[in-house]
Amino acid sequence: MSSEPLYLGLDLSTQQLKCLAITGSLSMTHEEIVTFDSDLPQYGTKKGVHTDPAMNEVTAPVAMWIEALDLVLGRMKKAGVEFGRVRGVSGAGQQHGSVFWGKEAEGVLGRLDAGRGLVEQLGGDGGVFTWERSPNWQDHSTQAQCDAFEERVGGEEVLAGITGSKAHHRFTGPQILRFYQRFPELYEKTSRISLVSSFLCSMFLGRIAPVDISDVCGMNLWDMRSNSWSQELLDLAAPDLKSRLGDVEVQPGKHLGPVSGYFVERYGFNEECVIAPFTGDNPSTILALPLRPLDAIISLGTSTTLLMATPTYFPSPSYHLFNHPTDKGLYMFMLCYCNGALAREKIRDEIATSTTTTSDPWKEFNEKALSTTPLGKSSKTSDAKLGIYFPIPEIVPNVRAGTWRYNISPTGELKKVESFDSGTDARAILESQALSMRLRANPLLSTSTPAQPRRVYLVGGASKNPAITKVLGQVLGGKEGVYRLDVGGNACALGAAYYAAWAVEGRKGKDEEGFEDFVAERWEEGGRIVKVGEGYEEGVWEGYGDVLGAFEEVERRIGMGE
Ligand SMILES: Nc1ncnc2c1ncn2[C@@H]1O[C@H](COP(=O)(O)OP(=O)(O)O)[C@@H](O)[C@H]1O
Ligand SMILES: O=C(CO)[C@@H](O)[C@H](O)COP(=O)(O)O
Repeated sequence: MSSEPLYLGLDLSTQQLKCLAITGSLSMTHEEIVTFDSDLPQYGTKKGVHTDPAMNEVTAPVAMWIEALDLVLGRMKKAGVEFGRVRGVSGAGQQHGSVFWGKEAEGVLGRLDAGRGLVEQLGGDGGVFTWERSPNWQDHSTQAQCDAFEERVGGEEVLAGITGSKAHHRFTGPQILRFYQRFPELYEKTSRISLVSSFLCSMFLGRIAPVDISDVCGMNLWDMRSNSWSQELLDLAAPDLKSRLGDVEVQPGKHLGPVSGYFVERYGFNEECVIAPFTGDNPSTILALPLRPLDAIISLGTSTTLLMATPTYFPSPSYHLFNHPTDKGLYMFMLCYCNGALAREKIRDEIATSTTTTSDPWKEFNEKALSTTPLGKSSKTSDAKLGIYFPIPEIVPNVRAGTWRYNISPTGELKKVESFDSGTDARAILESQALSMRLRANPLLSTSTPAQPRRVYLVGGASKNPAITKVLGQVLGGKEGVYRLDVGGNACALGAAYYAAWAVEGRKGKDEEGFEDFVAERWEEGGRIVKVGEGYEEGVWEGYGDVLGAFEEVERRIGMGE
């Protein structure tokens, strides 16, 4: 039996809770997944959430996440993970969501009975939450609150300068303001508020964990310039909010404390196992790869995000800047789309003609998308077909739900059309998602000539899809090509496990190693990433560049209500 130390990484994302174990040499040994809809059907979620379209509201039940934690650890144990070897745990949570703890929560967390499940002791009637729901990042119910945030400081540019982002519906500050306005009596009873990441960390710690230095940037409450709470924005959101939010852990990799006795007794964790900070799922994803300047990660989870690391703080209302989770001199650049996976699935199902069930539900969609001429090839000679598909209201740009199809003539005139053939729909949804990323990442990419990423790395559920891979490479380019993380594990949970390993092994004694050096020493490309596309295709990339202006104009018209 091996005594080699293990590190756990968790990812509490929209549809699943994932947990994996790695060794100190960063090799994965186990992975288990709990899928909320199918494994915990009693909560009645669809794709991990409850939706109230009339209110534009999207929430998730907190008790479901708690039950999922015991379930995933039980599965790890059954699969043979020796928790006694685990020296460090870190994790990640879907960003922006908040959890509202009542006054008795801290006490209950500190004396959990290992003979009973977590949900029995924390959730349900008589549980420790003042609100049993967590607002989800897909929620769009806070327009009035977003307006209040921007008005308070003098507009979206100013707010982006202070917090790294303009006001967004899903950001925790506007969400807390709405919670306070709707349920003032529940707010009064709330003693602490966690993010999803610090909530999950609290479970392992047995007390309420501090918020992480990167994930805190998804709240519209953190002043990036002084790296402290913005008192003005806290005061706007709700009374006495600072004490409810608690501390922010500004020291990356800090040992927050030993694992709670519950996990020692119930699962056999080592008493000395260290809990490191848990961050947001996007910041955690950038830890799964040794990112170089001009590398872009596209995370194809439920949301679609484009992530890059940059040393420069150059805020804009068009994108997000977050503190880097481990490197004090760096920022994470992010674009986040909510019409990602679910919008692609919707078009896939709408264009399906085949009634036979295949093992690959994407087969027909992919064949159609790949056999249709790229818009970037046709734009000079015939009408290029541009389609925008937002089954739910979008974040980037902030517009209502709808579908829009246009023909763009070679001279750039736009003509709205009612329908496309199914192959064009399949290709157009992938192209418009990629064009939007190209347009908005341009300020970062244009520091190189031509304005392309060095490498495009794909991670997340859809990263194995060849049509998505192909189109992203054609539109965005990628001087060294398009790669997929190929370690079998989920990138976000993997980034968290690397963080745990670094927090324990890389930060021993006086000679503390930076996270990047720690990973680079142990990380070899072979067997970890696989090249899945060439990226830049001469002529095609330029063709997509030619329609960027028309794409921007279409977005402007949609924003005006067309
Ligand atoms: N072969 C595929 N092609 C396209 N999309 C896929 C494929 N396999 C999975 N997906 C998408 O991946 C999504 C889930 O990705 P995942 O990274 O697990 O999400 P999350 O972390 O948000 O729970 C699903 O909604 C599904 O649409
Ligand atoms: O809102 C954002 C980022 O701002 C989303 O990216 C969430 O963090 C959810 O992520 P997934 O469940 O899709 O991974």
